[in-house]
Amino acid sequence: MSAPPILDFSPFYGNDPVAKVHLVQQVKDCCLHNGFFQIVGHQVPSELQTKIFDCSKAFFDLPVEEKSKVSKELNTWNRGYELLRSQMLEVGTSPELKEGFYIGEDLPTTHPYFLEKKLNSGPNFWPSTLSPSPVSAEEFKETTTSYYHHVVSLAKDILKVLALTLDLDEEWFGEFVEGAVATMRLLHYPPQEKDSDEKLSRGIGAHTDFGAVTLLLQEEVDGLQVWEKETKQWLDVVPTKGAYVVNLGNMFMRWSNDRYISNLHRVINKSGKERYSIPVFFSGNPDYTISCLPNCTAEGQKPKYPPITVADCVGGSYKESYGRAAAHKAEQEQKAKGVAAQTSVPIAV
Ligand SMILES: O=C(O)CCC(=O)C(=O)O
Ligand SMILES: [Fe+2]
Repeated sequence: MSAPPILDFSPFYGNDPVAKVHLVQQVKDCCLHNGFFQIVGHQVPSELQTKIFDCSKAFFDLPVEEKSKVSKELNTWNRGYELLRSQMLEVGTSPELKEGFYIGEDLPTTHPYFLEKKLNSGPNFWPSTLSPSPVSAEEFKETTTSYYHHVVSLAKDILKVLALTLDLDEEWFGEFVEGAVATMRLLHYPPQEKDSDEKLSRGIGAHTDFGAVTLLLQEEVDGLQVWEKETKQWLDVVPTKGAYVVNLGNMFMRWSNDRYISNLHRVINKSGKERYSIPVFFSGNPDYTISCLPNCTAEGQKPKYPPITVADCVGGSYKESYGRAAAHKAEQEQKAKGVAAQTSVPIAV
């Protein structure tokens, strides 16, 4: 297989049962293979996709002092601006050459998810100006919010198709998607230096995603690569205008008893151009308990994993990743003092 196949999702919205069965089979094959596929024929308006990239560029073009006014360091629920080189997902590489802006469902501080600190829920942080760009602060907020809701809705449709791939009722994930938490990141990857070390330079290091499904929109500049374990190669995911790259996260893999795959991917921007992308991570209802999905164990076999809430499963992955990042930092500090370094392990977002 080459890079994730591009599937036409429109039969999901149409009246042709044969075409829909074909789509379900294609999605199933991808889930079993490496958990990645791309879709066109969805219902996210292309003008909205264009508009959100205009907003994203307008924001990242701001001086760093302006962007830092909405820094995610100013809140504890992961909203707002993340500086260049803040993350390092692949131990043994350099801090990542990307900056981001986090948006989620705009929940008030009185909401139970906020009060109970569920999966970084809470109010969004908005820039007060995008001047000198023609995008107004209000337009930025409206466009990103509208886009977020369209993609969350598409994620729910994809979950309906995933239910069908497992021979379940289309509505099987209904309770799981009700009151779902999802996080969107506007991402900007500046080009890496021409002479930078291939082994060290990353836009985003090799990782797997944490939640149920991720829906990623890339602009025209490439750089995303997906791991192909059979051939031990990184495959380029060449951007297709308007297409979503969809991948399953670690929680879905666990939920399916490892039948479906959450696969490694990374970004290296060797294009010499600015790269923009927008992933939306769909986690689900934090209070929902996932226990091995039907049709995911062999006859007479027990599930590999005990039931767990979405909040504990996705939240646990976050804690683990921060723990490893902290451990790595400590290791670097030790190394600076002359102590030998440990081996490298890819970790997840
Ligand atoms: O920017 C991309 O193409 C990939 C981003 C990604 O993998 C992530 O944010 O988890
Ligand atoms: Fe990812």
